[in-house]
Amino acid sequence: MTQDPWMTVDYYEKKAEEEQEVEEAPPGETHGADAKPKILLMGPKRSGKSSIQRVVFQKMSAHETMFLGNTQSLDIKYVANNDYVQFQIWDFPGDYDPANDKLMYNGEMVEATSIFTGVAVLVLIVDAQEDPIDEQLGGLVNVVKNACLVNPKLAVEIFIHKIDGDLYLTDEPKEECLRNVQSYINAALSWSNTDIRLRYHLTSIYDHSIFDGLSKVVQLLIPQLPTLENMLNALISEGKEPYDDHSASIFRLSNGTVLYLRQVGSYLALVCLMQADHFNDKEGLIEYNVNCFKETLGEVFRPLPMPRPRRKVISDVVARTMCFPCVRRTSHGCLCVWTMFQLGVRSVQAFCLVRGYSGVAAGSVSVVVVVVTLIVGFPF
Ligand SMILES: Nc1nc2c(ncn2[C@@H]2O[C@H](COP(=O)(O)OP(=O)(O)OP(=O)(O)O)[C@@H](O)[C@H]2O)c(=O)[nH]1
Repeated sequence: MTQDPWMTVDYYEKKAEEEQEVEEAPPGETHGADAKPKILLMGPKRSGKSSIQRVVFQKMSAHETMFLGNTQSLDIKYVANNDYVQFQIWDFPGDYDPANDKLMYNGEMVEATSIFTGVAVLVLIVDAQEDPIDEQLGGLVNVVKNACLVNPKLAVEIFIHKIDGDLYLTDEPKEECLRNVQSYINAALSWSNTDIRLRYHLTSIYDHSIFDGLSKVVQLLIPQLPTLENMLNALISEGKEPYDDHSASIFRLSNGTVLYLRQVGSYLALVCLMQADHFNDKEGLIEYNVNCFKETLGEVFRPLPMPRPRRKVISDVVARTMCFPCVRRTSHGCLCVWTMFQLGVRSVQAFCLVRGYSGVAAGSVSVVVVVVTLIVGFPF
């Protein structure tokens, strides 16, 4: 029996709905004074706008996006994962042109001017796998011009998207693509006196780059961000180390147990699960036991001194060392150079100037050097 391909599409779309963490935006709350800040996703058809939204905010796997259909009308979703950062994502139909196209949402007409007002970031998606890439950019530049007429303070982020696959295996083609897009858009916008905030990101849903890019976009919607950064910097600069030997975390779980985490090394934590009765009022005892554990742990991992039998050292050195004496006659006498190779590792040279050349002198110094090497061991 052959499988109906539309069944597959339905299956994935239904699954995506089930996994949805974001909410459908309620009608009437999408714009206006109290509306949440907006992320506007615009770009050519099939450039990946809906995929980005689904992968980042709805936990859809990148491969499942292959079954997404075309976006026919405006799709608005609310993202409210916590009390502090809440925003809406507007996913536009492909090739939407605010100057000429009509846009509907929930049966109501959306005025083109209302799209760009308020706190908003315009994210333009460029399909990096579409050749030639320039053909998409004319339309995007027009969108930027229209948007900036309505809201000259609008932040514009360009996602050079689908920067993956055989075309972009190395950094060189990625950088070349970025340069082409940048030079085209900068040249096309050079007429404008407005202070457009343009940033470029290379993104793909098949790696972390799309999360990096959208995270930078979301940060633009948080006016408190500089204050938060200052607070965090102040917290860290209070002490040299954010954690010390006494750092611990205690979680009282609802099943009557306590989860106790304690630092025992730079990258190592001791995690204990204990009955709350055993934990209460016994912090001194627990502290003592943890310290004993830490000390013993140190003992267990302390490197043991290596026993080195002298005979073994000597035979090793002999096996690995080759000594090449080389004699040069100079005006002051005779320069003897002993080059000792520790095979495959390093070489060391010993120099000795012997007054008045004498084969016996050179030979005896040579013997001394070899004997010293054997007794003391090779110096490296
Ligand atoms: N290789 C690759 N393909 C992607 C990437 N992102 C999206 N795609 C694919 O691009 C195709 C179109 O994705 P959509 O998200 O439907 O594109 P769209 O821009 O919303 O399309 P319209 O609704 O027609 O405007 C799908 O087959 C996705 O799997 C990406 O980063 N890399």
